[in-house]
Amino acid sequence: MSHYSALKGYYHVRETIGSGGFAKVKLAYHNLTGDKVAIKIMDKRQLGEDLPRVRTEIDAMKVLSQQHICKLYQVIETEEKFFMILEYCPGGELFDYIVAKDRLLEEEARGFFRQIASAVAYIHDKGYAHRDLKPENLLLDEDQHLKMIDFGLCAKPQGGMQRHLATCCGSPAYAAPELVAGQEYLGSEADVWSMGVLLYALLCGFLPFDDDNIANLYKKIQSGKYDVPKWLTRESVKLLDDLLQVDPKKRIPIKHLLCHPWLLTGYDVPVSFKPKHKKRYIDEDCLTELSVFYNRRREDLKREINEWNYDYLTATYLLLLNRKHKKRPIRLISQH
Ligand SMILES: COc1cc(O)cc(Nc2ccc(C(=O)Nc3ccccc3)c(OCCC[NH3+])c2)c1
Repeated sequence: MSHYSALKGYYHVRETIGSGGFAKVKLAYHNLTGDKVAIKIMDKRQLGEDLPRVRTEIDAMKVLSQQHICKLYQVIETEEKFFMILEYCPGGELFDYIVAKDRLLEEEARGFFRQIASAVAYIHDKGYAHRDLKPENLLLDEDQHLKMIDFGLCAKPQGGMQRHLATCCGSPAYAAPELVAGQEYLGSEADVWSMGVLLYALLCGFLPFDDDNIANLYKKIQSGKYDVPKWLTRESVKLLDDLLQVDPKKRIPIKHLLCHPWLLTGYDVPVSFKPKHKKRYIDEDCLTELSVFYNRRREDLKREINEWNYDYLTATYLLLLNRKHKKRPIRLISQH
């Protein structure tokens, strides 16, 4: 196990829990709270031309703070590496959850889809589009709540969400017809299409558009035709039809989706996308624990926390806040 000196004294790094293209994710313990975190480690040399994506994602994660988005606690950049200290999501990928159950009943699919709609509506409201929505990018935390991850392909179009994007990206099976056709597209409309593919995967256990040959896959996506298995209810089929409209202008807008009859069934309240906790407001109890531990004036600490430098103080504050929200003791462990 190579020892990441940049983390020494702050985090106790354990095993690798995930590895993808140019990144690996390790389990770690935050020393002062003892809480578990996930650390995404990227080697700058291996990143090559993907390096700007990392900065895009880090900038996005510093803005995006909501209960259904995996939280960024700290960023450490050295000569050779980036370290993103992230919220620990031990429930694994939604993808694996669907595979294990074959497919989900409508009620369970609705519970997840409401959380996905909440996260997507929030990032769109903040002027971002995810552009790579798929079950692999939705993790479950210890309370079975969904957390959206991997904003490496997200876009914040200059001039707002009404400006078109051009770069083709994301995973083909979840990509919108206008995107695979190479046309200009709105990130928000493309995300809604991907949500349709996601909902189909939740309800059916397989993909609406699938083919080993990429050209055939694109033809199927652009045709907009997919099988409707007999177990789908009429209401589910109606929602899928609203989401999987080939013409992006006919696709249901995310704000209408939040109060769609299918999403309301059994809940009777529209999906809320507002963050549960205000970021600007510094919690007094966490501030007390920090000021005693560091022996520093509350006012100084409050000002420093409000700079949101995403340094160790940000991470420690956010982890204490996490504890408060989960009604766990707000305390730091002194390191001798
Ligand atoms: C904003 O959040 C992000 C951004 C990003 O680019 C990547 C990630 N990736 C993460 C975050 C957390 C975990 C995790 O906690 N996994 C885990 C923990 C305990 C047991 C099993 C898994 C993560 O896992 C990667 C492997 C998942 N199959 C990735 C978050």
